[in-house]
Amino acid sequence: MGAGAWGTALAQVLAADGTPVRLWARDPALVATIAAERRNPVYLPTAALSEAIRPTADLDDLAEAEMVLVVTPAQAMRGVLRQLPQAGMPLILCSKGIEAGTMKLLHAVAAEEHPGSPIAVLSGPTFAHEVAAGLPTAVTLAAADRDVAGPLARRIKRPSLRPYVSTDVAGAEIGGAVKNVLAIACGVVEGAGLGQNARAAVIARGFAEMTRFGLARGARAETLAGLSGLGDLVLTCSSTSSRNYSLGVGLGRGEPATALLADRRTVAEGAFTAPVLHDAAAAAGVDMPVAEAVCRLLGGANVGAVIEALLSRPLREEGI
Ligand SMILES: NC(=O)C1=CN([C@@H]2O[C@H](COP(=O)(O)OP(=O)(O)OC[C@H]3O[C@@H](n4cnc5c(N)ncnc54)[C@H](OP(=O)(O)O)[C@@H]3O)[C@@H](O)[C@H]2O)C=CC1
Ligand SMILES: O=C(CO)COP(=O)(O)O
Repeated sequence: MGAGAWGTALAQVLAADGTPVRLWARDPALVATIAAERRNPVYLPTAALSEAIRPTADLDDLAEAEMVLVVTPAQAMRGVLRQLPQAGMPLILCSKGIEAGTMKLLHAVAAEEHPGSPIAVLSGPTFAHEVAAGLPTAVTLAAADRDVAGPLARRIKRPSLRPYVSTDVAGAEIGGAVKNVLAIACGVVEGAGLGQNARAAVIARGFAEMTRFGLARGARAETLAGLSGLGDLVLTCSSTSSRNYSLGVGLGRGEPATALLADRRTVAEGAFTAPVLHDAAAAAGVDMPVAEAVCRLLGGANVGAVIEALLSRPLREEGI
């Protein structure tokens, strides 16, 4: 569900061995193009798509699915799930974010919308174009019940896609959501020309923030230090292939957030997660200065002033 870069790449890797996959997009014109050209020219132009992928614009076509991978932008997930037939099939959530307004993690959103469905989360360091190209990738596949996660992991594993099973759903989700905000911060470091020491500092102190917040929301430390947390943080904090990082580069150069966001069709989830994270961290009594700085920049604050404020905070002991 969702034929952006990630949904298309997941369809491609799962269909590579001939497994039939329905790929749902809300835009019938894009569905027609994918069917005709065997390519997704808007979101994943480089991949020649498998014949086993059958695109559709009709959510009813998913009613018979063995499982549904949900890959819409995080803020769109509830609305789309509401339209999906209640067929009780497992839902694997692949989006990264926290719902605005409710501050709920996406597994909680899915459980409210589909109370009869087993729910799992797939998250990790996974640039879509690499997954679609069949490059080796490892992910966390988390479900509260190991008897749900284990069979799903075995069903989606492929020669190039290696899922690691976890029962820490909150941990898997929080890593993916928070790293997007931190990737923006690392992009700012590059855009503002602050150097590689600063980037390493943001990654390390950002990881401390992710851990503080995660522990406060019931995540396990080892999950945050795993593929879906630290692994994804390292990936997206060091590459312009990351949309969040690229957004940060623009912010660091002093370009206005409104213009940067208006210019892009693809989603940079960190821009939506940052304000929610700000509120959720405040509600949990957790200090997140790097995430807070990203929020201020997205709100139009001056880059130099935000960096100076970060660096002039009172000294503290290292650690979580
Ligand atoms: N790209 C990646 O490498 C990875 C992405 N993710 C996560 O996956 C999720 C999706 O990202 P990605 O595929 O890259 O995003 P893209 O920007 O590539 O595509 C977004 C997709 O979502 C659709 N969409 C937008 N708004 C809505 C809506 N309100 N209802 C239904 N569909 C909508 C778009 O359709 P339309 O064209 O009609 O607007 C498009 O198909 C995000 O949460 C992201 O963080 C996770 C891992 C890797
Ligand atoms: O989540 C991702 C890789 O794991 C993709 O990162 P971006 O959304 O920043 O491109």
